[in-house]
Amino acid sequence: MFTDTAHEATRSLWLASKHHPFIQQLQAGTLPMATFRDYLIQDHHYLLEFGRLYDLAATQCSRPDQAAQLHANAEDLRHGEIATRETFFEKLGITPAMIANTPVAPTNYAYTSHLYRSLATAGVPGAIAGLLPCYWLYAEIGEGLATKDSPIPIYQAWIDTYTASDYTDAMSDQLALANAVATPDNQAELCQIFIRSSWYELNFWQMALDHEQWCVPEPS
Ligand SMILES: Cc1ncc(CN)c(N)n1
Repeated sequence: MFTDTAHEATRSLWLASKHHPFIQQLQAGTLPMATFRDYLIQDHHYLLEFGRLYDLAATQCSRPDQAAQLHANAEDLRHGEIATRETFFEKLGITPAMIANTPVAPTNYAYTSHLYRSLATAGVPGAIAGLLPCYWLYAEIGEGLATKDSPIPIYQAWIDTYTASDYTDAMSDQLALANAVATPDNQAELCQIFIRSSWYELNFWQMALDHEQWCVPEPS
C-alpha cells in the first residue's frame, strides 16, 4: 500500500520531528511563549493555504465522490483546527492585524509552494500525497505526547487538538483517499512528494524555533 511505503520511507524524518526541541520544549513547558506565538502566526498562514489547496484540488478532481471529500476536508479544517486556533489567538492577544503584518517566513513559503507544485506536476494525487504528512505526522506527534501533560495549559490544548477523535478520524479518511488515488504508475512520484512534505514539516519546527525571517524585507 502507498501509505505503508511512504511511512517507511520517512521514518527517520518523522522521528526527528517527534524529537525536535520545539516539541520537547512544548511538552516540558519550557518553550518560550514568543516562539509559540510566532509558530501560531506562521501556522495560520500555512493552514489557510492548506484549505485553499484542498478546494483547488477538488475543482480539478474528476471523481465526484473524491471532489466532495476534498471540499469537506477544507470545510472541516476551517471549522476544526483553524477555528480552534482562533481561541488561542484570543487568549494570547494575537490580533488579525498582527497576523496580516507578519510576512510568511521562507520555510513556510517554500512548503506551501511545494504543495501547489505537487498539484501542478502530479495532479490531484500529488496534492493529496503532499498534504498527507500534515495530518498524519501531527496525529502521531499528538499520540506520542499524550503520555505526559504539558504544564502550560495552552501547550496542552495544542496537543489535545491532535489526539481528538475528530482530528484522528479525518486523518484516517486521508489515508484511505491517498491509497485510493495511488497507482503503480504514480506511486514513486507520490512517495517523493510525501518525503519532501515530511522534510518541510521538520524544517517548519526549526523555522519557528529560529524565528526565521527573510534577510531582506518583502517588497511592498
Ligand atoms: C505545518 C503544519 N503541519 C501540519 C499541521 C497539522 N494539521 C499543522 N497545523 N501545521
